[in-house]
Amino acid sequence: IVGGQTASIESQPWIATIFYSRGNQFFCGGSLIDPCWVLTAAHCFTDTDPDISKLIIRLGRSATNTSNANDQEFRVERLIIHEAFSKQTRDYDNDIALIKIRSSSGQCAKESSIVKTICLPSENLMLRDHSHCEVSGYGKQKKTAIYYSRVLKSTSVQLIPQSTCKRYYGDRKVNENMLCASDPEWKSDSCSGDSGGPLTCMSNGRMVLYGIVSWGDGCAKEEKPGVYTRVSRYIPWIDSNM
Ligand SMILES: NC(=[NH2+])c1ccc2[nH]c(-c3ccc[nH]c3=O)nc2c1
Repeated sequence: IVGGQTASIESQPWIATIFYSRGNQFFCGGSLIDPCWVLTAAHCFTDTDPDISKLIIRLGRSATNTSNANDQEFRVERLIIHEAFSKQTRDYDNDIALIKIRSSSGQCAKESSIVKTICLPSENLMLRDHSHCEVSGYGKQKKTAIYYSRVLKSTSVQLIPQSTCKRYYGDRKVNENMLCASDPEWKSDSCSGDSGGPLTCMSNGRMVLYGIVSWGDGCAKEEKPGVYTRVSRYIPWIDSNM
């Protein structure tokens, strides 16, 4: 996250961290949508063959490099990458994946003050342009940074009109499966390492998972907003795969 502020895990209890077990390397965020299921981005798994035995999912962490007595650790029982996500075209369409988690004793997540699920939006929910939403993660604090933040951060961003986003990126790259959000001053944004993590917005008095951090040209770059997977388009896909 560029800009914004450090966040307590209590403020984002649904955020998940995904690590390679070799080297205990953090590489993507996610969101707990059910005690046994984490929703994340498909592009998190393109670089390597998704050998799920090499993945570790952790919940309840305020920093990726420090464990605490109450954080929870899981293996991946199943990884479901959207069948229409394509590595080749690299157009990030359908950038969504489901992870079924399972602890060494076969358990799913235990809800607590630092581990909670986030509500999914209703199918085809469309929030108004310029609505304020929040994006969080452990990713880079500057595009040029060498390392990820490690500490959890969050920042407020505004939803921007689809037509405006298409104008910024060119019609080809932004489609109806995506939504765009940015800081009107271009000072804060999600960034690499935040991928897969949550963009949450208030809808009818509830926080809902409206977007998944997907891509962007640079980070907090003028006229280059963050692009997020539009979760409300995938409710049937999520329901049929859980
Ligand atoms: N501007 C944004 N909101 C944004 C969000 C996610 C990103 N992920 C990346 C990225 C760049 C290079 C390698 N892997 C990445 O996830 N850049 C990103 C930029």
